[in-house]
Amino acid sequence: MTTDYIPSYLNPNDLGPWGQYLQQVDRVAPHLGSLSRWVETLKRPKRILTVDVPIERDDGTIAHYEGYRVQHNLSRGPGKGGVRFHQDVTLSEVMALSAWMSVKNAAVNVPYGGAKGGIRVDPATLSKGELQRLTRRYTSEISMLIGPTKDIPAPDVNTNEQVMAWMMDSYAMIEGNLSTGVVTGKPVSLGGSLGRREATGRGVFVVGQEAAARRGVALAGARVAIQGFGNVGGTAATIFADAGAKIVAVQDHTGTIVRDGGLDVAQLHKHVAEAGGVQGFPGADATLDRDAFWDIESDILIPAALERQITAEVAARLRTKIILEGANGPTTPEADDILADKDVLVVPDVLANAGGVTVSYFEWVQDFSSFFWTEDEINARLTRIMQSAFGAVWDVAQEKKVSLRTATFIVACTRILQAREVRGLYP
Ligand SMILES: NC(=O)C1=CN([C@@H]2O[C@H](COP(=O)(O)OP(=O)(O)OC[C@H]3O[C@@H](n4cnc5c(N)ncnc54)[C@H](OP(=O)(O)O)[C@@H]3O)[C@@H](O)[C@H]2O)C=CC1
Ligand SMILES: O=C(O)CCC(=O)C(=O)O
Repeated sequence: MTTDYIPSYLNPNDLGPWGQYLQQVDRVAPHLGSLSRWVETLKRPKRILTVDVPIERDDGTIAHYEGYRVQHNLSRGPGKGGVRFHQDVTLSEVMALSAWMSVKNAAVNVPYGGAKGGIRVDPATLSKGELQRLTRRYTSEISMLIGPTKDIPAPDVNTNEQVMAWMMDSYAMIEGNLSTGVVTGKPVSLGGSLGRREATGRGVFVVGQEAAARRGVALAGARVAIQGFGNVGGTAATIFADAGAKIVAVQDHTGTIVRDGGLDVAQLHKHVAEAGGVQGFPGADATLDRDAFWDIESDILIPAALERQITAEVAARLRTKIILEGANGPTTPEADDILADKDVLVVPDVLANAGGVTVSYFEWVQDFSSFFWTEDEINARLTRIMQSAFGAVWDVAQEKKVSLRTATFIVACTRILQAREVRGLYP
């Protein structure tokens, strides 16, 4: 890595996902022309808040959890990005996720900066009441940073519409007004948007159509393998299957299932709702070892779980044509290079999974105007934005002979740094 700046609060020997992001910035810097004098801005999060989140457990004991909200860059608008509840959340991870939000929001040109939050907790170990108390306490602890024109959280791994409803209500209690625009991804009955739940998976499908057309892959009959069967992976599976693709493999933390002729996705959703995971699905041909997932031959691979799944070792083994990054940060920079050598087309996270924040933007706009669009209107607008963002990135990639990831960073970082430059530095 060529970057000079290592934050004193991270382990210099293992920067984790933040190091992965810094390497991506280093690749874009030579393409930024006169704006490159501002590039250091992208390597320093604007604001980091670490909070202690204490709750009373159901058994009367007090438990403490570590929470974060990071605002990476606010040059183009208020902070925007999800909140993750996961036992492996770290500051490095939340920093990287917040930076990827800055890039993503600029790539699809929604008027936001980048932010992200998280709590280091395994929510499966909490009762519903404990989860609600944790969410409310966390919201209270970060309430000085968030707000409809300051920073707008949304769902991410292990958070959902219910968690957003609790966040909105806690913030409303502190502010003394309704403030629907403080979070997105809310239930539709509380000012949420039609289509938000499916938006990220739908966006993955739209860029998948664009990528497949350019690679000469027909979606009807295409072999699709998906890691993660939550909001993003589960929705993508449904939409790809509806388009005639065969979902030949799905992996979650409970197991890896395969069916050469294509899994019945509707039945799989029912099974996961009842059993809590894909393991034991009766409609599968076989269950594989975790690691064997990466050896399955596919036309399209969709990582839709967590970061750093596609390492150099995995990339060398992969037999696929197109990777659509539903997850944030699933591919390491070393793996990117190997995939480029193998001529695998990688549609990066900061483009491929931007459908979620795009419909979050629609939700925020609808909340401000108290006027709500139909689901067809939402989906049509989402499709237009994703197609147009993909087209712009594709053209830059062709012109500059760079990967789609670097091209997305060029488009997005140019927008961020132009805003930074025109605003100037001094208060
Ligand atoms: N929700 C959104 O709108 C957006 C999400 N993303 C990104 O998409 C990814 C998935 O998020 P989302 O779908 O919302 O999260 P969910 O919590 O809904 O689902 C996560 C899925 O990933 C699986 N998973 C977790 N760890 C592993 C693992 N080690 N191996 C295999 N599978 C695993 C989970 O399995 P299990 O249930 O068995 O633990 C679950 O199926 C994340 O990277 C997130 O940041 C990006 C943009 C927007
Ligand atoms: O919908 C949003 O505001 C953000 C979603 C998110 O966290 C992401 O795109 O990674």
